[in-house]
Amino acid sequence: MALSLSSPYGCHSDDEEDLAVFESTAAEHGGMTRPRLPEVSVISPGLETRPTITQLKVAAKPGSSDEGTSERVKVFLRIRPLTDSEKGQEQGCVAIQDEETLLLKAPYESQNMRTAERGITQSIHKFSFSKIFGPDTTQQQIYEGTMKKMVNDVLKGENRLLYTYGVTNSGKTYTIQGNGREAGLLPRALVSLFRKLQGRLYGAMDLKPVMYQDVRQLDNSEIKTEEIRRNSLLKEDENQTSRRAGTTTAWDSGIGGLSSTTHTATQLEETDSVCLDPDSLSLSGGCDLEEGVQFSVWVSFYEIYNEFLYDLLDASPSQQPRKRVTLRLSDDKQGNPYVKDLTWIQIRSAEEAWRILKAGRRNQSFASTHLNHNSSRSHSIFSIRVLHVHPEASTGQVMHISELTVCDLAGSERCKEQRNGERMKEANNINTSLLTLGRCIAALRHNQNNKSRPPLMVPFRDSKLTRVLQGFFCGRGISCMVVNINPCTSIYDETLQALKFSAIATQLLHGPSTKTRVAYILSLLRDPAAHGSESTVIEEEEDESDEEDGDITLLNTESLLQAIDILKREVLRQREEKIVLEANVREQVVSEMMEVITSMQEGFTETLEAQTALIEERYENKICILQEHLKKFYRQELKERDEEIEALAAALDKKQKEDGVSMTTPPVESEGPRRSLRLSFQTELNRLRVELDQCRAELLTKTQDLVKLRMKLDVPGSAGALTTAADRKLQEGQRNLRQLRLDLQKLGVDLQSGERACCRNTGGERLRQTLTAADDTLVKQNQILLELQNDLTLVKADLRRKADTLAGRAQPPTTTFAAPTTPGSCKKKGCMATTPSECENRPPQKRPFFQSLFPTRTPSRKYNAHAAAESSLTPSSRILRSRQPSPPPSPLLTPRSLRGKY
Ligand SMILES: Nc1ncnc2c1ncn2[C@@H]1O[C@H](COP(=O)(O)OP(=O)(O)OP(=O)(O)O)[C@@H](O)[C@H]1O
Repeated sequence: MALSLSSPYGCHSDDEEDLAVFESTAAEHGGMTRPRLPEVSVISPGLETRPTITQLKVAAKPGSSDEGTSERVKVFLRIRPLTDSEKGQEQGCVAIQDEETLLLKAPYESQNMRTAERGITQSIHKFSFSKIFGPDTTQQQIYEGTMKKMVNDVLKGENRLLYTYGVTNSGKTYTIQGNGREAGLLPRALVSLFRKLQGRLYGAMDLKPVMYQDVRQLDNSEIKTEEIRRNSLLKEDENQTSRRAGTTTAWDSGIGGLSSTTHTATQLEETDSVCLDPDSLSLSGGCDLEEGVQFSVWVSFYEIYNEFLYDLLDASPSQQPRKRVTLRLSDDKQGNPYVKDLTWIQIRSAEEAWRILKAGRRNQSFASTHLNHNSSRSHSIFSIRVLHVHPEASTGQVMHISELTVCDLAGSERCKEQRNGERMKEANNINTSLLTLGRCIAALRHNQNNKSRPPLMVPFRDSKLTRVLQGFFCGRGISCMVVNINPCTSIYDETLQALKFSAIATQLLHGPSTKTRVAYILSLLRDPAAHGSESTVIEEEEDESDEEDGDITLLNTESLLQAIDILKREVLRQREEKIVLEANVREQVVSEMMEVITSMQEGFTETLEAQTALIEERYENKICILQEHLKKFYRQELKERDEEIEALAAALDKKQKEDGVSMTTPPVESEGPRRSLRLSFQTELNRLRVELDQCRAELLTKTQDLVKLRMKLDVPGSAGALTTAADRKLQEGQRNLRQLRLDLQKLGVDLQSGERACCRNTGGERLRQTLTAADDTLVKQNQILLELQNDLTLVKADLRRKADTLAGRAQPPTTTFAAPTTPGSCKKKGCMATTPSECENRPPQKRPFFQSLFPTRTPSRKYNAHAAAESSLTPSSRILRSRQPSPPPSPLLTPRSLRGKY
């Protein structure tokens, strides 16, 4: 699990301007079309205009246009000399061009060179810094270039932060603490501070800094406790110094009860022996302190180890390892973060401060890594709080608090190079917190450069380190960074990444200072009406900040309350403005979204239509192909059938011919019953055919009669309405007649087929089937005939009624009393004298023509009772019966039973 150091700021890849700050490695993809990279990646000032080649700005030059209203964060570079063991490993990969410009040349074995050879990145990089301190720089020179001014600022009431950043073993701790006579920045700052405060120290211990930047008045018992704690720490240092023969104290890391803290006597010996003699430190220069003010100095020392906070001054040391108490981070009422229950010790001299620091260092987490046998595995934070006290007040009034914080960050390194699990975990946590620091800086820079755009959220809360330092990045004070590098070629890639990280920090502007805020409040008080109407007020006031260089604590309560009121109103106004703005933005977003949705909908519709057309076309083609295939198939099939039929027909002809020949020959004895059966069928069929012809002839006659009758009944004009129903009935009758005719034809066909069946000498089963079909047809016909008969009866009744109506119309009124006519005359003319009931009860003697269709159904025919019984049988049944050797024994014999015999 190798966590690379390469992208501590990588989370803001969407920020275009941020990208400009880094090397353009991400943007330079592609193969043949990839533009040729410049040979050198220049990392230099260039916020105002986008450079043609990738540039990384490390610091604004003094006196540049940026300096003025807001100052850039200062980033210094310190290159440490190579140790004896490292000699010869430099290969000139780090070259100082001038005191602000550094040139890095990738050594042959580095990863950077490999990527450069593939054309992805450059092998030479140029960085600019506020100031570069080379390997020969003394601690004094670096102090004067970095920390000296900060000490003065703190005494003037400002807050300052100095932190070191770099790869492990690059000289961060050395820069801050130093060794031997080469005291680091912190001891020098302490010495300088107390030298400036000579005669101005507030000796009492009754005022103690608490929380974020508050002060608490201590009572006597608390003062006593504070005294004891302070003395014990100082005494502990004395004891440790006397025991410094090489013994070490192991402290539990708090994680899993295992000790991860290793104290190396050598290291402490070196730092212990830092010379704090003011003269030897050659600290010169005074500071104009506020008149009548005394200063109380307090220090705290804690570390962030594996994302846990440990108080390094919370010590009642013992020889036994014990579990360390973790500290919590809290927010005060204003939301400012502070370390809860952190130990603050009042100090009265640089010597005391140094001893406290040493005592704290013994609790710090060190370990031996492959690069540094005494590597800091935690971020250590040493804070000096200066209380500006007004001693004239009876209990002492704190007018102001200022702070100098020095943070020695743990060294970044490649996790994969850690062979120990605990070291790996430490490295991971170190890298994560440094990564968060990089993201915070990048977000801050983005927000500063894109004021018109919605601000990015700065992820201060993502790590403990960024949370405790948050105030220095948000206007509570000014921060400065010292980047330490080791010119050794073996860690070139890590060094390059560390320098890239520092490049983004230099793009930062300092947050608005407290002075600006005071000026702003004063402006509110001076002209409250003007405020809020114009958004430029703040900017104007910022310009005038020099004139308004005052302290907010000087204002009286009334003025402050008034300012608060104005600010509240301003907050409300701005909130309303924001709401309106939000509403507008939402509206715009919605309308744009609607447009997008509509265009998407249209697009989808078009796509759908196109797809539908495509699918239809495809399926049509498929259908055509299928049709073609089917046609081909059926054509082939029909052809085969035709051939088959032809073959059968030929075979049939041949057979018939043979049969014809055989018929001329005398019948064979064995064929006797079959031949007689065929003959009886033939006879019956002939008879049926004759009957059929008769039926047809009669049907024709009746149809003609019907037509005539209809013509007679056809009355003009108003009588037409009366005959409509009769017409309809007649039409129905005709339809039924047509159906009957069809049925008869079908019957004829059936009979023929029956005949053929007989002739072809087919099997009994086939004959039976044909007969069954004929039976069914005849049953149906019977039904149809019955229906027709009924219809005809109704038609007749209608006709009679019509005739009566016509007669009634034709007769004069006097005929009402006319003598009754003969039934025959009535029948012919449709006489009124004959009542409908009479007609129905006594129908005319003319035989209904449908009854004459089938003689078996006509009672007037000369059929006997046997024939009447036979009439209920179907023709096929009759045929079958006729084949019986004797007459049927009973009329109850059904065709089915007869058929069963065959
Ligand atoms: N400017 C310098 N002059 C001489 N020696 C130096 C200088 N800078 C660093 N060293 C030496 O280099 C070694 C490593 O330095 P130091 O422990 O300060 O590194 P570091 O960056 O703090 O490492 P880590 O992050 O692992 O704690 C020490 O032995 C130190 O004395």
